[in-house]
Amino acid sequence: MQINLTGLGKRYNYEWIFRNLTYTFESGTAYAVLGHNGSGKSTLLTVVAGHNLASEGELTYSFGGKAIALDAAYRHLSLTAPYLELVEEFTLLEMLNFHSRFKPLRHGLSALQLVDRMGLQKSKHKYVKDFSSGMKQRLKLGLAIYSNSSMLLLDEPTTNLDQEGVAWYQEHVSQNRQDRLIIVGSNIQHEYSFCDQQLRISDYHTTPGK
Ligand SMILES: Nc1ncnc2c1ncn2[C@@H]1O[C@H](COP(=O)(O)OP(=O)(O)OP(=O)(O)O)[C@@H](O)[C@H]1O
Repeated sequence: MQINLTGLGKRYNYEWIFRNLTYTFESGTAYAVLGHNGSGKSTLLTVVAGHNLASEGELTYSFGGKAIALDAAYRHLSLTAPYLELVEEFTLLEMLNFHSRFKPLRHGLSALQLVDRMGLQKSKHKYVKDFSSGMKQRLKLGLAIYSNSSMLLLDEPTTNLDQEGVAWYQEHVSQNRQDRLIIVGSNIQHEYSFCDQQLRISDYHTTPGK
């Protein structure tokens, strides 16, 4: 998987969030998108995911040397972010079965095996709406990390996680990073310490340092 950004820019109304971003993301590498609150990390991740249109420049994806249409890229990616909602009316097992109908799990994992990996065995019949915020975050991460996708986009991945949850995230993302393209949007060291490359979003602000 390769993603090429050429002169990419995004603005909301009259405000440019980033501009002139030329960069290549490649499989087998983990990237950290760094910047202060409001600097544009989430915006860049949603543009890269194809959920948000760029205002200028070009974004292209390729897989095994073949171009992928922008509207087909979602099949190859998993995204987790604080603003994405789970289906609260499902129990945990129902949620996993529902999700895996659209996005199969890695290595042929079953829903029950994923429950085990997430350490949520006691809650498999509990409604998602009754999960604590940390349990919901672990579920979102489990779905993203263990989906069979070659591109993993993690926006603020340890939001609401305690120390044990952070250790769980670090262990599972490390075990499942091989051959994948990973992009972490963060300003917390323990979320992106495993990353090979860093991209500072402020380098692409129109007013330097903003
Ligand atoms: N839908 C939108 N319409 C208008 N402005 C927006 C929209 N979404 C984000 N913004 C603005 O874009 C800028 C970048 O926001 P973004 O959420 O990408 O930053 P961030 O670096 O992810 O911040 P944080 O660390 O707080 O999550 C902010 O000024 C924000 O107000």
